Amino acid sequence: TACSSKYVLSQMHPMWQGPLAVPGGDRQSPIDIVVRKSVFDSQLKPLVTDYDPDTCQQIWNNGYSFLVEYDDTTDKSTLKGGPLRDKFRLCQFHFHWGESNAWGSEHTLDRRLFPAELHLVHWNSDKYSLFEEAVMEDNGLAVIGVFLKVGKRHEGLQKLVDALPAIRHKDSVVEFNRFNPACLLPANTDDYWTYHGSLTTPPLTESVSWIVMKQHIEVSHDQLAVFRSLLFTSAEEEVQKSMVNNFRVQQPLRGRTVRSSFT
Ligand SMILES: CC[C@H](C)CCC(=O)Nc1ccc(S(N)(=O)=O)cc1
Ligand SMILES: [Zn+2]
Repeated sequence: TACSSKYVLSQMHPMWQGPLAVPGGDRQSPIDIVVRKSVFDSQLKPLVTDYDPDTCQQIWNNGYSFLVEYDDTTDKSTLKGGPLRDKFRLCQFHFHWGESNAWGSEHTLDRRLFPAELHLVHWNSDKYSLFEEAVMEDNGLAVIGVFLKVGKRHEGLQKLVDALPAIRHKDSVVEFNRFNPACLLPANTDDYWTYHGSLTTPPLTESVSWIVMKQHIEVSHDQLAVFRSLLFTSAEEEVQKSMVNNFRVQQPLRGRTVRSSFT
């Protein structure tokens, strides 16, 4: 699919911090969301997601995270509403996590770190015809961020967890069908923060309307442990490196306002 292109990696940064500063980058992500400084905006609407599980295609290890990819050649799995004026097409979702439950998320809430964070990546199909086009445009993308906490087992996630051993190494792919990512959203999707930011890995393009959910989801310790059993390295490489700590550090706010959909 259009969004299946690999992350553009600069060889200089094996670590997943990516370049600390992007030349002229004044809307980089992730950020720390200072809750009391967010501004309530009554114009913000509830999110409207309409995901078709039949558009789920494959799950693969891209050497940074694992991606579940959707067929984004038609408007079958879409996101609209929230802060968005246009309709956005789901192209993939992935996660970021730590080597321990003490950290792993990319965004933070008043400096609070979560063990992991889910990103559902969408592109503006009203304005563009390809993900690759949208990724270079102001507000070409919309990414929903959901914090994960360790607690009870997430039944919907288990199907995904069971597929991970088959994609342990970088560049491994397996067919993955009939997964509805709506099951990974929290019960309440009306309460969120939103701000203009960027991709959190290279090419770090400043084309993202971020929508960060206030309510987290819970996954079990064992489910998160399977994420950590993935490898950054391909089967050929001698030294195997565990896929952990694949998050970028928080970036300067640079005067941006974070709006909230709730008081
Ligand atoms: C021209 C295509 C270009 C290589 C981009 C490929 C891609 O999809 N990158 C991507 C997507 C989402 C995030 S995040 N972590 O949600 O901000 C980070 C990077
Ligand atoms: Zn991400």
